[in-house]
Amino acid sequence: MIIGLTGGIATGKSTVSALLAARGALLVDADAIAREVMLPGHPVLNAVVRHFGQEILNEDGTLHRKKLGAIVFANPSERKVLNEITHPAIRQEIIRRMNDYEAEFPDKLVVVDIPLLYESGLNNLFQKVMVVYVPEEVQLKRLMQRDGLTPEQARQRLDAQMPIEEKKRLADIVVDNSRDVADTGRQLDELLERMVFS
Ligand SMILES: CC(C)(COP(=O)(O)OP(=O)(O)OC[C@H]1O[C@@H](n2cnc3c(N)ncnc32)[C@H](O)[C@@H]1O)[C@@H](O)C(=O)NCCC(=O)NCCS
Ligand SMILES: Nc1ncnc2c1ncn2[C@@H]1O[C@H](COP(=O)(O)OP(=O)(O)OP(=O)(O)O)[C@@H](O)[C@H]1O
Repeated sequence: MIIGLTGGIATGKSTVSALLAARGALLVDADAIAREVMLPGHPVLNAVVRHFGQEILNEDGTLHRKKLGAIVFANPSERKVLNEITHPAIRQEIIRRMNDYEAEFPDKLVVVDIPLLYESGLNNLFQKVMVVYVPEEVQLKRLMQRDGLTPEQARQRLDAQMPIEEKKRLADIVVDNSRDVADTGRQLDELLERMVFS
């Protein structure tokens, strides 16, 4: 059993992933893979530096994430270039890890957390996709709070993704994370009981 997990930025994918892991699921985390390919020495980071220049690096050669974020979230064509450089390697590693888990643990639920699952057309990899939903005003509030962003910066990041209402419409399973975490946990318990993932 493999499901895709997505949502908008800061709607609670990591929170739901942790709740599912606590209930026995195995996780593949696309954001973690995206960070791995940006480590010093990785060919993907080298290609990113060739395009964006040395100024997106810290002195120790690590990626200055804030600087690159400021460029790509303000500029759709630069974001497209970054996606074209990074996404093939991220996609390949996601598929490798989910296939490995499935082969090694055929009875376990494997949850693959991909923020840009629909935007990148990766929904075809999964029989079922779960969307973690909160209304947009809650999403903006949590995003500004967590990352210390201004309303304008938070709005830019939201505008770089498919609207959460559209993802909700496309979803096979919707988890509403707008109340407290305990409430979200109860929704997951109910879904697991009804075996909706299989
Ligand atoms: C631009 C970068 C350096 C900014 O780093 P930062 O630490 O500020 O953010 P972080 O990586 O934690 O991402 C936070 C969230 O932003 C959103 N996001 C990130 N990259 C993108 C993108 N290219 N397009 C739209 N949304 C994005 C996702 O919802 C993600 O969960 C980083 O996000 C990056 O390397 N992005 C390219 C790879 C990518 O697309 N990752 C997301 C999907 S796997
Ligand atoms: N049910 C909830 N009630 C209140 N706050 C919450 C709830 N769920 C998550 N949060 C908070 O909202 C913020 C976003 O949650 P989380 O980091 O899980 O989102 P995400 O979708 O994984 O984000 P990203 O797209 O950036 O990876 C965090 O600060 C988290 O602590």
